[in-house]
Amino acid sequence: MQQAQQLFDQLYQELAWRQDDIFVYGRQITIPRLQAWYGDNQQAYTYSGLTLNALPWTSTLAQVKQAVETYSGCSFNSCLANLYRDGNDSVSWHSDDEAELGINPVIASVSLGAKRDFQLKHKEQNEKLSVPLNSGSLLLMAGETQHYWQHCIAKTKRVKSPRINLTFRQIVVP
Ligand SMILES: O=C(O)CCC(=O)C(=O)O
Ligand SMILES: [Fe+2]
Repeated sequence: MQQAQQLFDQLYQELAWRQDDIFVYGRQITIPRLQAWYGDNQQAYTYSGLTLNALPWTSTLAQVKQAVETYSGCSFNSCLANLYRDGNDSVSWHSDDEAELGINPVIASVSLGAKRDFQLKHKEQNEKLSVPLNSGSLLLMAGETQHYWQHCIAKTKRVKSPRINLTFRQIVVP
């Protein structure tokens, strides 16, 4: 998809990618991907002892946000961007259940670049799903998804090229 490739190139250049460390059980861990946090009003977003202050929307991000809002019928005031440089980069099992996202958050996830598998596992039942996220795809998580399911992007030796993921969110607790 040509438009997706163009978007990938723009965001790769334009976003303020950073390599951060987080603290998990008192241990310092380098996050295995690059990230950037954008949103309205310099909102702060905290997880695992790391606080990111939102940067103002770039014009490209603002355009994607508009398209995602039109498509989903939901509005978003922030976006966590992830850059997986290759198959070595990953995000481990988690739910997007931070208090600032509210009870049943809608999270809109745009994927660009390398195809990666988005895995889901139920917290109580022995149920697992794998959704291939192609370049240009939009995945919506809504309702009680975060209560019952965890998700991850596992490391893989097969992927040698980068992927950008944009997760649009609505921060409700300041
Ligand atoms: O890269 C993805 O598709 C998932 C990212 C994610 O789960 C997150 O940023 O919370
Ligand atoms: Fe997530």
